[in-house]
Amino acid sequence: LVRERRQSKLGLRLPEISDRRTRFPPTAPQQLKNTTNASTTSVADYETVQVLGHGNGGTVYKVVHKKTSNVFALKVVHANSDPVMRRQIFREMEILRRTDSPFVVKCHDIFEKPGGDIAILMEYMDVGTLDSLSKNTDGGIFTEHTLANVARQILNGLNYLHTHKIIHRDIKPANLLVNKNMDVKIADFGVSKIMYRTLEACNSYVGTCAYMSPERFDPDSYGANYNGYSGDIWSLGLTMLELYMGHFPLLPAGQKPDWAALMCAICFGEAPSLPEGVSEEFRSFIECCLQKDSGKRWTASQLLSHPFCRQPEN
Ligand SMILES: Nc1ncnc2c1ncn2[C@@H]1O[C@H](COP(=O)(O)OP(=O)(O)OP(=O)(O)O)[C@@H](O)[C@H]1O
Repeated sequence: LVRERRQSKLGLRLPEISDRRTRFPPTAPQQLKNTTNASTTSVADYETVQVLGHGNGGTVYKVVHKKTSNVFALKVVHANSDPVMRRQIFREMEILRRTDSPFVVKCHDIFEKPGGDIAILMEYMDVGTLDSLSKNTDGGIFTEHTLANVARQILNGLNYLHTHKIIHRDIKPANLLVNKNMDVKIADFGVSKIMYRTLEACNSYVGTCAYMSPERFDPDSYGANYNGYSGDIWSLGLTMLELYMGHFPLLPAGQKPDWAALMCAICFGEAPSLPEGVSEEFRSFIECCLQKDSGKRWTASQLLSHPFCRQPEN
């Protein structure tokens, strides 16, 4: 089950996952009350418009605030059904409550129900994820110029998170939300970690294994003093490459990403070859992100000064 979860969002979902996934009828949010702040709002103040998507532990709805007609996304998780889900949603709630950045999806409210359901009211990102955008447009919109804008925004988000000692641990196209202005925001903090102590060890084996850095498979060989921040940079590099190439870059297009193939490709494989015609700036940016030795990888703040990110926005 753990392996199946890690391999989700590769476009190769194992069929049983959707069968096991808890589904919430569109009426479910109506039962929830806000128990987290002094306001008297409840989920009953919002009308469900449509289902936006399903995660492993719940469902995300598009909702409209009845009085103001403002649109939001409402993520509802049945948190008492599974201790793992419960831990994930509480971690996500804690991080969303702490963060306030234009590059991280904004949480407006959290509603809890004594029975265990939790609903997180978030800003609505009307285009969806970078993964769905890439698939719906056949990857064609991701020119280097667009990718530089995307990379800059994700790096600003990562720089914010890392400065606040938060490691995301699951950066991938399916966890990056987009709106019609091409604003890109980091979402889904279910496996993220807050580093309370500077030298705290970081459990390396969480998140989606396809986007995991070499040191997360093998900390001894690739990451002395592994602390996790640089793992997010590896995942960003792979995400950029995937958007540019239109398929997961470490395996031939169409190859089933089983764990052994991924581990070999990530730890022992050559760096993926970029197509002819790629600019030196983009090639160098990818190299700075995909250094196998985590100590040689650039930080988010360094990458923001990389020539690839410093090209003019328009
Ligand atoms: N704020 C939002 N605005 C618009 N759509 C959203 C928003 N948040 C989530 N979605 C949509 O809902 C889907 C499910 O999101 P959710 O965070 O529950 O799960 P996930 O990231 O897909 O999976 P998991 O949490 O299991 O890793 C997303 O893939 C996205 O399409």
